[in-house]
Amino acid sequence: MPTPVLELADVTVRRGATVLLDQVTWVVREGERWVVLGPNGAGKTTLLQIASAQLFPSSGLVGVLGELMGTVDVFELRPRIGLTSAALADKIPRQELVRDVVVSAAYGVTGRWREQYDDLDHERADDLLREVGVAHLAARTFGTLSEGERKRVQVARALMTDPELLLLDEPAAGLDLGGREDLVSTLSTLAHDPDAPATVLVSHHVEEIPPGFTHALLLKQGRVVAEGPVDEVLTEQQLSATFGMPLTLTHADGRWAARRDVRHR
Ligand SMILES: Nc1ncnc2c1ncn2[C@@H]1O[C@H](COP(=O)(O)OP(=O)(O)OP(=O)(O)O)[C@@H](O)[C@H]1O
Repeated sequence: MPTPVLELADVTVRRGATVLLDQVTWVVREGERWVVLGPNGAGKTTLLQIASAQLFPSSGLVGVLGELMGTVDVFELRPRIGLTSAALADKIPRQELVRDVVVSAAYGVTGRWREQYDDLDHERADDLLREVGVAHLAARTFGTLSEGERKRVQVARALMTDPELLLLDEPAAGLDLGGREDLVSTLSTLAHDPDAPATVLVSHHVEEIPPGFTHALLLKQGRVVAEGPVDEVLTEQQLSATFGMPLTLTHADGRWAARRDVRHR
């Protein structure tokens, strides 16, 4: 069986009387591509904060890339993890050149300052921008890009350090239909690349699951409703339980779609 890159055992996160994550047990292994689905407030971002070594649980054990959280220097661990999130995107200066947005990830900074980058870093940044389909934007400033273009630049940035674990928090949020489809196709290409890192994608929508994703975790009110191979987890019954309404679910040409089941209205 492939090596685990992320292991959560009975992980609970509390803030005062509120339970954000409730005894979550989950293992992600090398080569796997996971989607984490759940309604607003389910705890998805909290789960990614744990997975990216940004947050310690109130109780339970977390293993990231073979290291037990609490016994390891998180500043050594974080560069081995690629992360995209709205919070990180907000930190990218709008006047920054796209190529520099990507290359500066190698140094763990946002905003090019006084770092010296070598030619190899620039070549790698250009390769990654090509991989996500925005090579032609390398010399533009980040602030001039469309939301969809920005999302793809963020994926390239997250891949710059050659991470062993890639975490994408709602990368399709705010995209129009074309932007979403472009991103889904980029992520699908990545999912099929055997050299790509183990990936976890957080989303609200089954329509955003890229073909090639292998596993799913359904989260509701901080609890795991179901987790495992995507075909076993994504059933009408389990999705309806997760989102708290009767849903019909279709799967065609590798893509999923869900809508309210009108027969139950
Ligand atoms: N410091 C805090 N104190 C109390 N409750 C909190 C705190 N931080 C987060 N929460 C709550 O924890 C729950 C889970 O938040 P989280 O951001 O992980 O959910 P999410 O699934 O990512 O939601 P969304 O889909 O809306 O982004 C939410 O109900 C949120 O209001």
